[in-house]
Amino acid sequence: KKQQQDVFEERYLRCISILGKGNFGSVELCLYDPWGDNTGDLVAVKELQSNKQATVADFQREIQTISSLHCDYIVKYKGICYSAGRLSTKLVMEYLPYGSLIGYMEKHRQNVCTRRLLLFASQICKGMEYLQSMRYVHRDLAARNILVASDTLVKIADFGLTKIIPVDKEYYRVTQPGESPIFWYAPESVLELKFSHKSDVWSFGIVLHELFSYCDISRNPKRLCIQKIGSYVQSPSMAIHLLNLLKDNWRLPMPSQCPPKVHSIMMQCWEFNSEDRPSFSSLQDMFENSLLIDER
Ligand SMILES: C[C@H](Nc1nc(-c2c[nH]c3ncc(Cl)cc23)ncc1F)C(=O)NCC(F)(F)F
Repeated sequence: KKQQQDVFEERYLRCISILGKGNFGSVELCLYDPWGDNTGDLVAVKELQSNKQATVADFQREIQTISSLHCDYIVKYKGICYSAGRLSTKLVMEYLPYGSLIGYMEKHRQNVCTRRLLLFASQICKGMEYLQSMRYVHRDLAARNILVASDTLVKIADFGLTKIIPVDKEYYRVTQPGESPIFWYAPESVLELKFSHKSDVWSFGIVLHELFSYCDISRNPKRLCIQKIGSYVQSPSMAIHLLNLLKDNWRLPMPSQCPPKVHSIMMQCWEFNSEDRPSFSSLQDMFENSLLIDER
């Protein structure tokens, strides 16, 4: 049953700009202004891009997922809007004015210190710990899917690929790869399309690398992997090349000015065997242990 405050009336929803295009939906910045005097709230509204391969069912699942999450480190669900004309539902979320982590880092890179990077990392870790407690696997954890709420708060967003781990299993196996961001994927996800909390931990290690590279486009995971593999390689065999590199223990190079202890955390997240990777709760302890912050 939808609680009353969940439903937004389309006639009061005024589109201001397009924020971006996600896995299979676009997100618009809207003003929800029932009084018609511009005293309303800014909201982020996601709607299904009909031409994409994802189905209405996927979008319904995304709405179901995000509306069940209540955590300071996860973008807040506000409600839904039934757009009568287009027979499709829109997802209404809180609008975070600082935008995505990538854009924020491009703009504020100069005055983001190591302590703040570690604060952001521990917040993402707390959000992932909560997600795991709900038996959700995000499957698309990447800096592009982290939003900045303020100079001292980031939140996980985009639950379009999120799945629930069945009670009797430790992992979720997807049937078709889709447009998979393989450079953020754990080996078992690339090879067997298996996703678990431990494959999210691998992706968290990649996000750590992005954070400590200040989301520098010239050193982003995809570019560094393709540089290593060779840009002549086309996509299906790209996955095989990447897998062989990982088997030979190649990993993303340590970002410059990255504290050695942070690099060691990344390497733990990138253990080839999923059971050798730390859990989000033990990662949380590593970040809480403030010694890590000051030692360079
Ligand atoms: C497709 C949408 N893309 C973008 N969204 C925003 C944005 C700013 N402020 C926002 N506040 C709430 C939301 Cl849901 C998005 C934004 N900015 C740039 C984008 F390209 C998106 O959802 N991206 C995933 C994630 F949200 F994690 F960044």
